[in-house]
Amino acid sequence: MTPDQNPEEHDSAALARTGAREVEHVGPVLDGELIDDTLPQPRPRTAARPVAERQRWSQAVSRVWRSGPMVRARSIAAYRARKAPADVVRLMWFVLRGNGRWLMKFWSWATYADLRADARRARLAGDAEARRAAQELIRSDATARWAKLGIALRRMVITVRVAAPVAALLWLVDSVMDRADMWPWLADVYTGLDAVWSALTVAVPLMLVMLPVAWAVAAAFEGRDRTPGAGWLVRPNRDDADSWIDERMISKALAHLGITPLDKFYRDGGELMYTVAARKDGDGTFAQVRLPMGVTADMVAARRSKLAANLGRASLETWPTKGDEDGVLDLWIADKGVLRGGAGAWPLVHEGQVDVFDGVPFGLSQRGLVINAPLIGVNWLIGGRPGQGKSAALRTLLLGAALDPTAELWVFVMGESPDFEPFEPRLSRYRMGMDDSVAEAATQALADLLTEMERRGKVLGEQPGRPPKVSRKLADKRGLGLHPLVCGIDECHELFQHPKFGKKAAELAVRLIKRGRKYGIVLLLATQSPTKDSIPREVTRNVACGVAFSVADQVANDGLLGSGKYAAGIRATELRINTDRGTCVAVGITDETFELVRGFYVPFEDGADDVTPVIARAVALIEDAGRAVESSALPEIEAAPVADHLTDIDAVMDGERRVRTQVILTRLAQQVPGEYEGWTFRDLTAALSAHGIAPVKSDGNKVVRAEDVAAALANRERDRREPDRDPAGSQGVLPGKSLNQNPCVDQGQPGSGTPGARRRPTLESGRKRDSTGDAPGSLPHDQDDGHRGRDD
Ligand SMILES: Nc1ncnc2c1ncn2[C@@H]1O[C@H](COP(=O)(O)OP(=O)(O)OP(=O)(O)O)[C@@H](O)[C@H]1O
Repeated sequence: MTPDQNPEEHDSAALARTGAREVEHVGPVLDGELIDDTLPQPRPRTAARPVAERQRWSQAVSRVWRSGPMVRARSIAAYRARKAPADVVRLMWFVLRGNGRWLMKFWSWATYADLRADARRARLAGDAEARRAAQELIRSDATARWAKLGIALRRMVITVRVAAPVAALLWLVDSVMDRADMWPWLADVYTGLDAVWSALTVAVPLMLVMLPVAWAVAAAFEGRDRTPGAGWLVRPNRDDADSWIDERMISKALAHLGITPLDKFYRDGGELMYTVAARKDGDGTFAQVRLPMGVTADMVAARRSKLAANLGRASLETWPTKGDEDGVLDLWIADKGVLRGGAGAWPLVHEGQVDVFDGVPFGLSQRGLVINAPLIGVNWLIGGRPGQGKSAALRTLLLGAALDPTAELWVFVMGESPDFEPFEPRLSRYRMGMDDSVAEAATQALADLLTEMERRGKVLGEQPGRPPKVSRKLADKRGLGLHPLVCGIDECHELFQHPKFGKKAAELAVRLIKRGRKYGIVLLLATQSPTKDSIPREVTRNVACGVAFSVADQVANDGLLGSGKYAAGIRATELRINTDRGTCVAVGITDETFELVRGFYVPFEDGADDVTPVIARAVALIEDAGRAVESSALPEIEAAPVADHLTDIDAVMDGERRVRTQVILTRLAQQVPGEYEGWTFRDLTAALSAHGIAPVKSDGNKVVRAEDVAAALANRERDRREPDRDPAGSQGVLPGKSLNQNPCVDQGQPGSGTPGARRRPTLESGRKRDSTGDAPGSLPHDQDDGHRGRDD
């Protein structure tokens, strides 16, 4: 409205705009609202219900549409539609063959072909009696057949002779008489005849049309393949892109592997025995086959790619593995393409809490089930080629552990990588980098874990009923300090190959992995390089959970998953680099022999960061529980001492030049039973090899030479005194030192350990063999103090 316009003018202008006419109102003024139905009206509320109902219906329909049986039915229907032209040709061939078979049958019947064949066989066999009997049968059969024909003809003639005059008479009466003038019964006869005639006029043309169809169907049935049933209609075919798997297809695939005893078995008409018939198993099909004589599951596993090709699958989708026996093949074949899809979002990414005693969601198994990976009571070794998902997998496990407010987490990254940076607020120890101080901190962490393990052993032993291991109940008793303690080391090969700390770290890790399980202490190791040089053999042998992302060869495969796994068909070598990123082969994480896991991925790259919010939630969980981030470095935790194997071995050699390994083991067990009881030759050689010593043969016995031990002690001492010098290995062999020179082992090290942790007194110092301290091979008594000084 313009300022100079009065309201009345404005109203009439508005009326003119909407096209309404100005009218003068008479009568009562009613209060109401003008509704202009040319303008958009609000939807009536009642419409919401049908929409919701429609949505419900469409959801139900889409659920049914995507259900397993429906998918199978759709797949069959689509497959049959594609095959329709071939099916039509096949049916026509059946019709032709059916007619041919009928002709053959008629010919055999007409010519007594079977009886003639009998007579011929009897003649060839020289059986005159049988021949005569067959010929007699032909003759009598022929006589009977002609007689039957004669009788039938005669009956026909009689029928025609009787029926023809009756028909003629009826026609005559009908043509000369009107129905109304007939006797009622005669009129009824004619009405009945009329009805029969009308039925015939409809039925006969119909039959004339139907007869050829019925003939064709009957002929097709006669000419069908004689294999039972109409299974061919729903039988899978390798050429079909959506094909599923059944026993017939597996047998056919196995028949073309080129395994000689298997080929012979098939040639001799053998049929494979399926101890478990092909059945749907998660996102694939599982079958178990008892292989014939001379064939092992390993032989089939060795031809995996051929088997995959025969089944119309990718190698990665085909998993032939050894069953309970060598002669039993477990075969799992993935549905086409399912492994290409990732596992989806981590179930705990937005909400949820974890009890590490129940495990952590890790990924989807080949069966499409969520794997709750165990953490307590196991250690993990994760490996694979660079960039395939090791750190992401380690992160998932640690994220899970972080969501348990009782868990304490330590992380060491032996390289410059921000992969675990967001974890920092939730970590009790975190070091990342390439420098020596990180390796030292990680080694110290392993030593502290051992200390903690021994303390926990003592605490457990003092509990009523002496529980064998840490349980959730015990872990919840805060005063005991038995909470879960998870230590992750990424790129751990850098630590184990570290020139200065590598040997020590390896030795500590081995001991921890062997004995830490019961005490709620978990070691998670990730590496690019799972060779015997980069990861101690005892580590690969003793970890319970092995995870292999795409690896290059059998050595790496078996290094991560355990020896013999490659031969048994459990192969991460089949995982394609980059294409199968995030997918791994894992052993020990479920009761299955192996799992093909599509790992959950919690993004932390390229600006996407779902890790930080999870850690914020984890910290909030701890605060909500009225706790603080757990730390085993609490002052009240009194550390148990850590054994120094080299010094102990040196001590039990008692100054002898060479001592048999068996004698060393006996002496160690006698003198420090808590540490050495149960030690085997392998433990001893592992402890020695960590210092570059190998037992040698002398008079047919394995012995340890005192000079080797002394050299190793001297070497170690030098390493400690001159931390920046080049590794001993690059400096050649040290000149041998006499034991009398008495190297000051482990003396006066700078303190860097956990408060409260202290070294176990060495054997030598504990035994105080010689008060003067100068007996051959004896060690200074003050070394214990030296260690305490270092660690305190
Ligand atoms: N489970 C997964 N699902 C999908 N993508 C993944 C998954 N795991 C890893 N990736 C992808 O692979 C990339 C590399 O992952 P990650 O850093 O964990 O590999 P890595 O093996 O630790 O590599 P490196 O050896 O170089 O440290 C990630 O940035 C991510 O894009």
